[in-house]
Amino acid sequence: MLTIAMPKGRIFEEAVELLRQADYQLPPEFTESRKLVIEVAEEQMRFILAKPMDVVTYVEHGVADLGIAGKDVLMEEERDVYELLDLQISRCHLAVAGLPGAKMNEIAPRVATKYPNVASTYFREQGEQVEIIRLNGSIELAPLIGLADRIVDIVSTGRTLKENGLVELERIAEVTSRLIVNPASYRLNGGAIERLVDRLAAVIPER
Ligand SMILES: Nc1ncnc2c1ncn2[C@@H]1O[C@H](COP(=O)(O)OP(=O)(O)OP(=O)(O)O)[C@@H](O)[C@H]1O
Ligand SMILES: O=P(O)(O)OC[C@H]1O[C@H](OP(=O)(O)OP(=O)(O)O)[C@H](O)[C@@H]1O
Repeated sequence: MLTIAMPKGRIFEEAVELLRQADYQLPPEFTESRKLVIEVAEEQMRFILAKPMDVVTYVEHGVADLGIAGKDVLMEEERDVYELLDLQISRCHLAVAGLPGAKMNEIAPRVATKYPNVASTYFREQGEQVEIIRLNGSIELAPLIGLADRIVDIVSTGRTLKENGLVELERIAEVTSRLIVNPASYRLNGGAIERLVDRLAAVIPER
């Protein structure tokens, strides 16, 4: 039996749809219940429903063989997991944004983000020294109320930036969700995992 860590939240429905397209018979309780562990005996699969940022932790520790995680999370967490497949779902990108025309504070530039590692690597590579302020959400608030000069955050439609009077300044990375695996599980269950990869690969939308 394979254990798969699924991210609750916006990736979940698209991931379930992809599994169903690949002809996995997932019961209605999958999308309707509050259960966090769902076993699908007919498919020899067990799903655990986790916070998106925690999926990599379950997979790295081997309590889940596989998981689905956004590239943003994989870049931020840099855990010991393999990326098997780009599922091409939950497409968005990571970007630097700020108020139009607002310059970085020259003495103490500050960047607010939910992705401190991604942000500090990015600004270091640009040769800019900045203070990173970690927030857990509503990142767009930070420049509006003077907490930070810039933000590093996910942009999808661009609506959140627009409605808050912010502009995208630099694009950092493209983001889609990926199928990840625990390296030891992969060695142990290679056959079953490859079959799952093949079935998913066959239904992944073309870019
Ligand atoms: N606006 C968006 N459009 C498309 N995909 C997004 C968007 N925002 C985030 N994502 C992708 O979906 C993943 C999960 O996002 P989601 O908003 O469900 O959870 P979260 O708010 O990051 O987590 P938490 O529940 O811990 O606050 C992200 O890691 C990213 O890959
Ligand atoms: O470009 P858009 O389509 O507007 O999407 C981008 C927004 O979506 C995410 O926020 P989320 O809805 O997860 O809320 P959060 O602020 O709690 O992270 C992200 O952090 C942006 O704020």
